[in-house]
Amino acid sequence: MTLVLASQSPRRRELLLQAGLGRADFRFERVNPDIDETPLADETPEAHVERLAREKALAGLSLASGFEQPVVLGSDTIVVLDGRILGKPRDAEDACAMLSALSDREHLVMTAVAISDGNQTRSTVVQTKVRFSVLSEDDIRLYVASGEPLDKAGAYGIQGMGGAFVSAIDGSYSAVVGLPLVETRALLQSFSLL
Ligand SMILES: Cc1cn([C@H]2C[C@H](O)[C@@H](COP(=O)(O)OP(=O)(O)OP(=O)(O)O)O2)c(=O)[nH]c1=O
Repeated sequence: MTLVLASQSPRRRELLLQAGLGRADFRFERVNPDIDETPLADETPEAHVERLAREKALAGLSLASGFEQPVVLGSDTIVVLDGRILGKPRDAEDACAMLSALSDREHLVMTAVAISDGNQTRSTVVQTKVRFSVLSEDDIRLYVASGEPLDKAGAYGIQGMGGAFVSAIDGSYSAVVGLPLVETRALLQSFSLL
């Protein structure tokens, strides 16, 4: 079997390697970047993030036919504030609006991980509570100018400068960064990949 990571996120790759979850025949493949990440009508945030992780795993499977017995992992992360999904910001202005909404509030980070071997797809959603300190307009402007928020759900990275805005976290740190390691390990074990 070959484990294929269907992700363009360097963070997911690093998290897998850091946790020693790869094997000697571990390969990386890129998922089809054309996946439409628009929520469906009436879709809950939890159902949305799980659907996207499963779609990424299945899109990755179609790219992985060159590998021996591919098993593909896809993942998706969203920030949820008052039931509203905050994905990756469209631009700097959108990033500023997201950060100002998150200031002095608690939000949920939902990360789904899905693994598929073509016969079955198994997935799970991990929810983590994150509390932000008060951010001034200057804090937000300088942070957005650093570029760090632009490719991240909710417009921040807890593993980077954004970590200085987080006053409390209740749940999985690795899930906030993009891949819940305990749950990923359990899914890999269920496919006999560990
Ligand atoms: C909240 C938060 C998100 N993020 C990142 C994780 C995800 O990479 C990103 C959310 O976008 P995703 O669409 O989940 O992932 P991606 O487009 O980066 O990668 P791929 O679909 O190819 O796997 O936000 C952080 O790095 N730190 C954080 O604190």
